[in-house]
Amino acid sequence: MDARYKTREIERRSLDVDGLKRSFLEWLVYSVGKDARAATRRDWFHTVALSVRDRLVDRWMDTTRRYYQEDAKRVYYLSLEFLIGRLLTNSLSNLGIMEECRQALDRLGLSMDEVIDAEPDAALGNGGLGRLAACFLDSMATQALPGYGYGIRYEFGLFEQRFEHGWQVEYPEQWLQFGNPWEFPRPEVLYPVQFYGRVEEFRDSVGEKAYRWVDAERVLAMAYDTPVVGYSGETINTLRLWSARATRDFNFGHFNDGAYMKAVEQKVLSENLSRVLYPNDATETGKELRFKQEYFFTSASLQDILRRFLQHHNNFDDLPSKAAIQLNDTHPAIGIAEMMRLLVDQHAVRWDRAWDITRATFAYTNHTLLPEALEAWPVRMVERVLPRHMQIIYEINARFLNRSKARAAGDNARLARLSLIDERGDRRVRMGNLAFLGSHKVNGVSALHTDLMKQTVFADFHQEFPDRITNKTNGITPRRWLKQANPALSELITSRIGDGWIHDLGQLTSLVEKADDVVFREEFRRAKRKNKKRLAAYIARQTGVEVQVDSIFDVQVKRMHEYKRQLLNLLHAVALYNEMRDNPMVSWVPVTKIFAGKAAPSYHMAKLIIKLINDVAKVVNHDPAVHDNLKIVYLPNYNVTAAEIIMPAADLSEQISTAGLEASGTGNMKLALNGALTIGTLDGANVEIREHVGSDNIFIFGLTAEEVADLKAGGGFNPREVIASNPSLKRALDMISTGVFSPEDPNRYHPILQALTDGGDHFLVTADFADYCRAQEAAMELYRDPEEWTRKAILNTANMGWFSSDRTVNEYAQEIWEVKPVRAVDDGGEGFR
Ligand SMILES: [N-]=[N+]=N[C@]1([C@H](N)O)O[C@H](CO)[C@@H](O)[C@H](O)[C@H]1O
Repeated sequence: MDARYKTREIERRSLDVDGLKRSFLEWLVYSVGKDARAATRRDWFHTVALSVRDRLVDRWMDTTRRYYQEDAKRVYYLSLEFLIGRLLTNSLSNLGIMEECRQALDRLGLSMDEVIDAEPDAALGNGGLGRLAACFLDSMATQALPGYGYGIRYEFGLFEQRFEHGWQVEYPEQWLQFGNPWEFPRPEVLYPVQFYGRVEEFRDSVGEKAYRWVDAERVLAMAYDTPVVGYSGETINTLRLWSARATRDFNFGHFNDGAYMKAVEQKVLSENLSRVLYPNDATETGKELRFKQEYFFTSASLQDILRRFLQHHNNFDDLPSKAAIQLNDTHPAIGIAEMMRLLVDQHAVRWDRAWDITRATFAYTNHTLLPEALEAWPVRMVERVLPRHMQIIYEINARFLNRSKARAAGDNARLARLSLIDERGDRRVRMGNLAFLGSHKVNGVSALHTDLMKQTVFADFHQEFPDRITNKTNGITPRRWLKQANPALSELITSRIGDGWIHDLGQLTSLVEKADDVVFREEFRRAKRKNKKRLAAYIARQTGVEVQVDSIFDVQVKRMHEYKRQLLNLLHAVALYNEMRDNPMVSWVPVTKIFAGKAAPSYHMAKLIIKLINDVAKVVNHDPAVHDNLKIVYLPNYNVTAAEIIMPAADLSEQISTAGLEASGTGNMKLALNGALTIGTLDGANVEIREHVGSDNIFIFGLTAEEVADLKAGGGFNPREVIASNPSLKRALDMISTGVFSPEDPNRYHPILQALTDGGDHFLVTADFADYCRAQEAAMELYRDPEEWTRKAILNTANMGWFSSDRTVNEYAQEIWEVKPVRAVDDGGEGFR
């Protein structure tokens, strides 16, 4: 370390209470510009965040320097979504100064919880895919892997959800309104990104055909860097988010002509590229602006990656050994064509060599098999927006189909399926096929999902490239989802097995024997109860509904989507409601059904199901006949911070998707890790959760993925027959269809009933209803025996270690990225805590 900087550093890096307190006051006065008496909670949040930043910047620089010194191979995680949530608690906890900060604020007469609550969520994602990316960043830093995240710095994140008369209403989410203390603007890191224009062919210096992209419109991508603090703070990686800038902020010509709006038009249009996150989860938008967003961040990221590589290398054959680029779904798949353009057009690399380099550098993760989620952009639009890329895609396709012709042996249908171009209707570019072809490894996100990928969407490609598909079952970071979200349980665990579990979650298996320890069970219950009290208070604040802490907290929190079958859960609630009213003398297990999750604004069926849940809740929650034994609540604006309150408090975790449709799920892992028992289908990662926690400690029901496929293939399924043969289901549906829950609009739910009957019940809600009720009854019955329930809950927590995202990223690192940790040399001094 350069001695000139030593003194200033020591001053700033004090991690003790006094140093922190001094730092808070300094930042408040000199940066926030407020007197302590006048400061708002938000001012204090900015002050604390800036003070924490001081204590990580030098390690951040150490980390980056280390990577350069070691010329380390880096991982670049390209994702259109990073669902980060808040960063204050995470940074303090990973730096190990949570307590010191609490004391420092205490001495200033401030509540740490209030300061933490002043931070807005960075809601730069829709759901599982975006949160997975954030968990991976935490794990790569904690595992000292040189991992960079690349994405978009949306001005508006995922919308804020409010309920008006039980209907979802969306409001803009302005997370940057008061500034973001965690980001470092990098105005010098600026890349041009082109759109439209045309391609000119010419002969290069050796007379070879070459192409240049001309008359294109340009926008600039400017970088904003956010430090990613690994646990213990040894490694601090970088998340680089791009913001769109106009090449010219102001057109004086238009201004002088009095065309004032036109003068700034280009600026506004350019900046639209990073204006807002598209709010669709597992469904594609098909919008041109979305396609341009995908190219915008991908091009800027690849230009930045090549710039960093060329700083120390001049032979592109070395790129695959110095950079591993992971495509988080097909959203950055245009990157395959972009890398070819950069290598061939800008760096004159021969096609075949460029293709080998590209394929060896890229890998692709598929996150869903839902047909409506597989991106396929109209050829006409791609040709217009990215004319050179369309040429390159045609070239890639031609060479591939020539290669596959022999194997296809005249099977043109197969060649048509393999083609990057879907020739049916308005011709489309299949981004999944492009991503598959341009990658050396392709992975699914759970064992079942990966198998289904080989049997369905990528069956032909799997035959062409039998070694390319591999499984990487998702994971979650135990730092945010246990240590930070559930301090009560964390402290109990650490009191028994030490704190090694925080970065080695497998150590939780030492708790297995504790399941038979009555004292430990009591303490485990006490921790759960503390979390349930906190959630009950949160529910009262958010919805006005008072829930019983002793009731079973039956939780379904995830994006609203028909395949996730919140409707099945709701129909069970109505059936239970009827049973309770029919049998008032029975000593019922009190149940609190907790729903939360946003619907994509244009997904009308999902929004109708939200309204139905709220309508049913209104009736049930005010019906004295059930004596408060059943409460239904729908928490508004589900996000990362809400999840951190809900996950530790759940007793029962609803993972009830139609088997074969939920690629993995990650909420299922967070809930089980925090001691909830899962009720679910054999879908996604539920299958592996059962393998790890034991089939006695989970409630499985319903058709398997194979049975679903057979039922659909057989075509004999008739939901009306199923309904007619199940009185409690029929009664529940009749109540909904006759307006019992919507007297002011009895036909309101006709579309739902229609979909379940004449619509063929695509998601098999009626088919699984009876078995689901059986599983629910088994759960309720077990809940009557707190000792046995707690024993199973402990066995869930104890056996969830494998679902740490540390395990997942290490598997990627070994098998896909081929990168090694680059650890700091502990200088024994104040290198790191
Ligand atoms: N898009 N997408 N896919 C999902 C989620 N909706 O974000 O990715 C998640 C992360 O891989 C999966 O857990 C989940 O099953 C899958 O549906």
